[in-house]
Amino acid sequence: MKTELLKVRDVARSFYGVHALNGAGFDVRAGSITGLIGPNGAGKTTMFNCISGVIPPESGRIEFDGTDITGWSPDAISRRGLVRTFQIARGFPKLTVLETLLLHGDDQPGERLGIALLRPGRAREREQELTDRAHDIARRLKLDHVIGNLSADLSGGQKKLLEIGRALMGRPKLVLLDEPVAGVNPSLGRDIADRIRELAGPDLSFLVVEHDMEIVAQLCDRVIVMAAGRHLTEGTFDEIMQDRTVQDAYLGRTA
Ligand SMILES: Nc1ncnc2c1ncn2[C@@H]1O[C@H](COP(=O)(O)OP(=O)(O)OP(=O)(O)O)[C@@H](O)[C@H]1O
Repeated sequence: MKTELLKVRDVARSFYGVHALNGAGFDVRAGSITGLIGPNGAGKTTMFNCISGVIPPESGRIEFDGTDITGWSPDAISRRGLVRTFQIARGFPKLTVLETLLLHGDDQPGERLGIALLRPGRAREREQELTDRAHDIARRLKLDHVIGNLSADLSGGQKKLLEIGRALMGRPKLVLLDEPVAGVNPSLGRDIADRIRELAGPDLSFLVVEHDMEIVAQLCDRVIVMAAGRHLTEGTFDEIMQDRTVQDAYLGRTA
């Protein structure tokens, strides 16, 4: 059975008269790795910003896991199980890989301090759970051998994986990946794509904005194409590559 984890309907958002999103909508199925592609300026980043709560849409509806999350704050959305990574991995403070992961393990800001003051025994259990989760995520991302290293000293590809690791610490159901292989060499890009494929499963889905079409082909079960702020078409990678409207959109020709 195909169940929709994310439903985006008629979302609109403009900036100073430019219609970045102009009634865009699509579904993301639970258990999938779905690509979101389109030429420059199609509205992909704005769509990620609207879904993750960074920018509220002017109109339309975004439903995640059966709940209307339209206009919710990024914190509220991530607590519900929808998180995002950023294209340019945000600066890592002077922390090790393990510490960086642990920093993103709290469900609520201040949660650990509250538990530590009220229930010290529970606080130790919680620390252990988080540490176990961080080690598990590091192992799955093949970062376990550098878990004690400073995050700032990691290679470009390892930093990209750590950015995904940070997102996973909150036990999300859906991760929005913003150009997960941008800036790394093709072989490392394929490795990162392999890691993402290994992570995906019935309880963890991905929506991926990526310009590298080889990676989209390797990674995505299904691909949604946006152009001029709207949903243009969708299908398997092979289907959309043969679609004339997609070729026209990339060449800047309007249908
Ligand atoms: N904060 C903003 N202020 C003004 N215009 C914006 C802003 N954000 C996006 N836009 C405009 O909205 C349109 C869609 O931009 P968006 O970044 O969402 O597209 P994109 O598909 O992610 O493009 P790219 O692939 O180049 O990253 C573009 O015309 C862009 O210039």
